[in-house]
Amino acid sequence: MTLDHRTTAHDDDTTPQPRGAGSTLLAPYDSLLLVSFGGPEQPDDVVPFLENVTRGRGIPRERLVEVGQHYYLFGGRSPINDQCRDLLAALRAELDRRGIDLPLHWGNRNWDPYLDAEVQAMAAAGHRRVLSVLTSAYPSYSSCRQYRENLYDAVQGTAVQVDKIRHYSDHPGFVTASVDATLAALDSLGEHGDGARLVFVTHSIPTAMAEASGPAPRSAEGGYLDWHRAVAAAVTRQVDARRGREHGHDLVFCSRSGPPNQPWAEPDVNDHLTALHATGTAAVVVVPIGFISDHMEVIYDLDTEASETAEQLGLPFARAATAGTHPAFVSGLVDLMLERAAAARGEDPARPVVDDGPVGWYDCQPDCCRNLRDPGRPALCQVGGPVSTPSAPTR
Ligand SMILES: CC1=C(CCC(=O)O)c2cc3nc(cc4[nH]c(cc5[nH]c(cc1n2)c(C)c5CCC(=O)O)c(CCC(=O)O)c4C)C(CCC(=O)O)=C3C
Ligand SMILES: [Fe+2]
Repeated sequence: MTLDHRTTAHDDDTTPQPRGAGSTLLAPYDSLLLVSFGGPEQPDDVVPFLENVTRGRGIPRERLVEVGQHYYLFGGRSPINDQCRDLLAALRAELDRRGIDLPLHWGNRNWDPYLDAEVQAMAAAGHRRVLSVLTSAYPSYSSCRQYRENLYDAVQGTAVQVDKIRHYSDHPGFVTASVDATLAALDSLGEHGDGARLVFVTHSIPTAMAEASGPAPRSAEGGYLDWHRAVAAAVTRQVDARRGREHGHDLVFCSRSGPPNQPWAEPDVNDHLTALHATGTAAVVVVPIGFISDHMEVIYDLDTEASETAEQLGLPFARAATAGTHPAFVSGLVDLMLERAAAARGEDPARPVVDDGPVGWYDCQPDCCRNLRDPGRPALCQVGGPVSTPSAPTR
């Protein structure tokens, strides 16, 4: 899917540069690609979508039936594709505002428009140097390497080269969006806001995957959790400063799947709300920092399930918005594109992060976010090129 820049309006409050004036800003790239997860758009899509997601991944049948119900509860339609369309339109407007007229494409891992078809179409249109943005901000196999493997598969038989922007969860744009959303959610709690605890939530992943995430040397918990803890602390610090008080905070998890005997990152958000209530917490703001928009995990696991848990407990609850198309997030993504392009030209651009947090890398180390099932599977955006992962899995 391509968005034509000529169909998108400019912002009113800024002076657009003349067409083409900024076109060289993203050199050497000739095109942009948003890479996302995909989701069903009607009831008949649900089962084939789930089959795409879970092929060869050992998810129990009962879990699939249960997750299918989450989708049917929302008419068999995930919000994720519409959110990608909104993000594409917002990115197009911001690129236009800066005079950048590179074509912007979109491809998904698990549903139409599929990544493979989109990359083939880009190759046919003559694109060779593609800069990609993943709709996932953090390092881990599921949130980074798996997409890079999909990109490797997608470029086969073409001359297309793909780079990506660095991981962006602690970029000022993403953090500003989370801070604004958290402040608004606290305000929505009225008198309960001051006593509210900030409960940051992300997608649970198997602990073995978490521990293998990020480049070596790794902390015991691994880069996926480290990066989330850095974002949670940074958002809390800014929220506290703005409100002139200290809100306690935690990092918890949603959307566990996999067999029960396989350890996944814990605690679960519902268990955690129960524990907080038992120890006297007066109210909670749930902040889904693990997702850039309101995916099914957000509207089901948080807005439906966790909010019901809170209601049963009598615990005042508000859910902070995801970054979505927050202007700071959108312009931050364009800044990250400009930064990546400068680096590709051999320049040494500034790489801003909040609070001295971890700085993302452009090309992953071969052993970063290892594929524990198929360690030899090639991936793009990797130091040394698309080569096999050398080290065998440790478990
Ligand atoms: C880290 C992470 C992200 C965040 C990074 C990113 O955004 O990529 C993410 C995103 C998403 N996950 C999604 C959906 C699903 N994920 C599943 C299964 C799994 N996710 C995992 C991890 C992640 N997933 C893992 C380790 C599994 C187990 C199977 C496996 O090892 O691969 C399953 C199978 C059923 C189930 O068990 O839930 C479904 C349906 C959707 C679409 C939502 C919508 O439709 O709005 C989105 C954005
Ligand atoms: Fe998932």
